Amino acid sequence: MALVKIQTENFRNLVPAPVSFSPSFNLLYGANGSGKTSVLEAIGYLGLGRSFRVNRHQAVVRHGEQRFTVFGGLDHGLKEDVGVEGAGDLVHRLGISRDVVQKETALRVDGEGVRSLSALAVHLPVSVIDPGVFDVVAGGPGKRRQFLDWAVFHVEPSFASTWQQCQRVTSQRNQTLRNGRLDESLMRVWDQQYALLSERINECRATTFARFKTAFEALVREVEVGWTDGLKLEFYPGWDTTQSLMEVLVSHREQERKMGHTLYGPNRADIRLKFQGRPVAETFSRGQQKTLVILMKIAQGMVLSELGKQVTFLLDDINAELDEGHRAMLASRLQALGCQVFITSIEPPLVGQLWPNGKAPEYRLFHVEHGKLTEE
Ligand SMILES: Nc1ncnc2c1ncn2[C@@H]1O[C@H](COP(=O)(O)OP(=O)(O)OP(=O)(O)O)[C@@H](O)[C@H]1O
Repeated sequence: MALVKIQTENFRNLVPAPVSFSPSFNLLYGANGSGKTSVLEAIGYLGLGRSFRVNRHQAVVRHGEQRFTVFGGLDHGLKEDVGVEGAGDLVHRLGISRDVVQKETALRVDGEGVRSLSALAVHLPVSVIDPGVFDVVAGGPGKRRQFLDWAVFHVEPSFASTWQQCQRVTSQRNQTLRNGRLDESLMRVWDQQYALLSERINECRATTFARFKTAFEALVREVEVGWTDGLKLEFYPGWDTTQSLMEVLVSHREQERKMGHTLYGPNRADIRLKFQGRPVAETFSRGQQKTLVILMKIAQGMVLSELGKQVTFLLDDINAELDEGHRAMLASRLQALGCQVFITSIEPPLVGQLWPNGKAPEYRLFHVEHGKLTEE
């Protein structure tokens, strides 16, 4: 499926404009501060339920307003089995609205209110490539967990609810750990529930990671970047799995009690990236790290595409981060995968640079000015 319509109210500087997006490539250009990133950010809200550039909803509501809304319309996208008649019909309507004073979020799918964010996000797998994405390699484990869990969420339907249950149990377990006199029998109850949910999360992550790794290795063989020999990607579940998590928890009781929170389990998981035995973040040049992240993102797209899901990629400001060759590689791979893609640039995009082989896909070009999107 692809996002073909969007409507916003009180979202940053965006001005409502009736445009239709392509299920393939959308090229947005406009001066600094015109609103390009805000358009991508609004799209991101429908697929992620949050901004990909700031942590607080308050930042995106138009200055002086209390509530913002984003509506999106999805059609069948590039699915081959949909004839011309089917294409163009909206198959899902998504909406997210946030009152930043009352701190209330309202979510809608096809006109019905839904409670969980996953009910909204499941329809629009949105993957962002912006200057912040390089933290997947350079940043801490949390960035890599977020990277992996995005795919796990779209691959394993049970993941989101298991994750939520596990977070609740973790918080209760932490409270018990912080109690002055530790109630060992109560701890055992939390341990059991926590270990059970953690093992389930681990299974979902390990299965998705295996798919991802296969896709990544196939991709690396094709693109033939010189430095991938000796590169190792390994999933670390968050505890030493030569023991059961239950055993690990019991044997580290004193350590966890001193720290006052859970130290082992899925909240400590990571994707370990090593080159010739050393962490990539310490070994690779900045350029190599960027290429690695781009390849990892494409590999994720491959995993979802194998499952028949069309990913919507948001490429913000990639001209500043990637050279011409990498941009062209990214564009042609995403085209081959049948992804929907939004690309921003300050200058009118040079289509011939993105597809130097002359095989540009169907695309739509938009100019952004003072928050208004106009198709050219
Ligand atoms: N909450 C808000 N309310 C109103 N306007 C806002 C709000 N937040 C940001 N703006 C303004 O919206 C404009 C759009 O910003 P945005 O980051 O989307 O621009 P951009 O086209 O991506 O710019 P650049 O090319 O510099 O990255 C900016 O001029 C900014 O000052």
